[in-house]
Amino acid sequence: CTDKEDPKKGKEKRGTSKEVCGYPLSIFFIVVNEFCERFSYYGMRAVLVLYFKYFLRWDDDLATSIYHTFVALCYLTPILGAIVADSWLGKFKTIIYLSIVYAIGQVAMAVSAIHDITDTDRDGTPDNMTFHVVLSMVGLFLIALGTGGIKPCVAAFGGDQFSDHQDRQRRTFFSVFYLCINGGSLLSTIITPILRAQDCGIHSQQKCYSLAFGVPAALMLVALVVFIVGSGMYYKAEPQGNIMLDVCKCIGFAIKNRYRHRSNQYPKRQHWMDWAEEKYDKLLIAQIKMVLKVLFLYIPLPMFWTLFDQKGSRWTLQATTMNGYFGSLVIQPDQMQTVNPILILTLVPIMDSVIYPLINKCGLNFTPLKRMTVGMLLAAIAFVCAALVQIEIDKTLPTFPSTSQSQLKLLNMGSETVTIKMPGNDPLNLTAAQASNEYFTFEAGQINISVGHPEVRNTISLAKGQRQTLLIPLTITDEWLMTDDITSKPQEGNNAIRFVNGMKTAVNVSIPAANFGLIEPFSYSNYSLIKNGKVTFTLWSGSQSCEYSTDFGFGSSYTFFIPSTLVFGPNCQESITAAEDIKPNSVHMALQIPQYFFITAGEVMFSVTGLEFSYSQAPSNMKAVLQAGWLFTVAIGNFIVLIVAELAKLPKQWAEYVLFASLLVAVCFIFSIMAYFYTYIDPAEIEAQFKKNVNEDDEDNKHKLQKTEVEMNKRDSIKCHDEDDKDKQTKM
Ligand SMILES: CC(C)C[C@H](NC(=O)[C@@H](N)CC(C)C)C(=O)O
Repeated sequence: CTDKEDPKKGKEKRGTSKEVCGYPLSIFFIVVNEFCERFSYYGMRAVLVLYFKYFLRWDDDLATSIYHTFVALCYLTPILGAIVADSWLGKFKTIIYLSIVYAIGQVAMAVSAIHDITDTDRDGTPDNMTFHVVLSMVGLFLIALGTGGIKPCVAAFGGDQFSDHQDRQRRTFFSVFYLCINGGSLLSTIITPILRAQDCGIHSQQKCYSLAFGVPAALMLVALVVFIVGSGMYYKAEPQGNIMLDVCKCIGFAIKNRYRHRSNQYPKRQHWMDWAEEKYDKLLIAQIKMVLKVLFLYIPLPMFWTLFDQKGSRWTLQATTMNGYFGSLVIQPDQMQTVNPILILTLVPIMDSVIYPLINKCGLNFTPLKRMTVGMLLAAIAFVCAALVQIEIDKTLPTFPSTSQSQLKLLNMGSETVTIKMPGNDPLNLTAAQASNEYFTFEAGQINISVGHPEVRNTISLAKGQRQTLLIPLTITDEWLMTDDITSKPQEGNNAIRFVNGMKTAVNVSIPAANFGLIEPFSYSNYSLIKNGKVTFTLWSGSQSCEYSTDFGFGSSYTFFIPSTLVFGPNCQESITAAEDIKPNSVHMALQIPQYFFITAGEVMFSVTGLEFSYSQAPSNMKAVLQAGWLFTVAIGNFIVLIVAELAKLPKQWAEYVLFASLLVAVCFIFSIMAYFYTYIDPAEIEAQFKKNVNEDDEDNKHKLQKTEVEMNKRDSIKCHDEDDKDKQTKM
């Protein structure tokens, strides 16, 4: 765990690759391959939900569940890829074959998004939706198989290119590998949404999903070609038979044999796997022990991913309740997620070249497992930050009526000031064309209201849990109208807008993105959702028009009133009044930056280290399998999000963040204890010793095997307090 090379280790070079600055040239092809592959994956993923919703016309629920199923599948298939690589084809061939499957999947997605293929009536919408659905589902399945399948192989294959003495270079490789993942994903999540927004088509123009999927498909082909070009330079470790089958059989035999010898008359053995000795090679048993030790250590790890993966869900939802104006730049809620890869690109080099060396200089032995523990704590701090931000947001949210209450707003549609008397409130003076600033809260039911002088009294019914606006007519003796207002913040940072027409003629209101329709005299429109930014409404009454412009923030709701006195023409802007029913989001999105900073710093310490740890602690014939085990913790983490959120059902979002942070701290504590008892091994050294011993004569062989075994068992069971011990074993 130090940066120094181990002089005892062999200096033999792996593969035929030239070296550049001490690094095999072959890894250049591997990191470029990873960059292109991640571009392909994240680029396609960035527009997937929109494709489901707007191209396949699925509802939100179906779109999000298919999306999450796909993502989960991408982290389950690594097991398959790893087994194929380590037991059968080897990593090189597995990467080539599965990359072809992957590229076919991406091409299938691109083709499935060409609406012209089935648009026989040329109206711009596909006529045979089944074709598009089936093709895209086949495409997604192939992509999940490909991306998941190659993922553990590419990382392990990269690690294989380094000789045993190149520990430091291999660690740097895993950092650069991680930089490429994030560089590729950052670029593609910016580019593919832009491609999607273009219009394209042969017979009719539609949003260009085929291009948004086509470019990732092209990048996957580039990834494949780059990987093949490096072919002559790679070190290709041969698979050693059906290793996974042997492992399963060996474990099964050990369990059976242990059970058969459960009586006290049989002497105990150091490790339960030693019960396989009668039938299986000692080297295989030793290798299984190495893998099991690491897999056992992985048990608490999914909790980290549980928190990490909420960036894309809960944190994005949180951003929708915040203000995204950064000066003249407007950041959309889902764009905040790009802060993660941007920070990765800056934090990985800082950690590697400043923080870790500085910690080493201070004489602290910052071992991989210690880094991972600190990474978990940083993720927990990120969630505490998220909870604090949430508390600030909650303070600015409107108080909506409880289930037994009702809230009422008043809008004076007349041209003179009126005085309104309501039970439990002081008389309220409303000037012409004005609405009350606030909603008044009452117990639901009937209340008496009197308006004007001489007073006109009316009894109105207030609905439970509702917000309503009482429209007081121009002539107060006319019928009073009650509107139903929205009772929650508009979703996704949109603004809910409606118009009330106080004129004696119908008015049509429209903007390029929405049409409020024809609003009858003394009537009102439905709400329309509008994005943030400057919007110009065009009002038409007969042949007369009026343009009304205003700026919207995020998450507000307004009722615009067109008074009876409105004069159409250039000065109409001043006559229209706006009632703010729900204030725009006021807590700034920049407040999310600390939580992104902590989760990303945590990711660098946890994930980059874990990737390298999984490689360095795996026996030579199960490198990809252990990488898959590492990725499996990501899949489990995603499932835990669903389970905990469903079971906890906390009324306040900030409390859920605190719950997740506390769970991670608890898990981190358990992990640190497990890590304390973990002894770092050098699999290559142990394997070499076993192989050497097998070649010795029988007597000697027996003796040495016993010695090695005792040595290994000691490592398993005895806690060594000396961190710098001569055998270069390092404890946490
Ligand atoms: C689970 C991770 C090891 C997956 C890794 N993701 C990242 O590096 C993220 N920082 C990328 C970001 C765009 C979400 C990956 O291999 O994709």
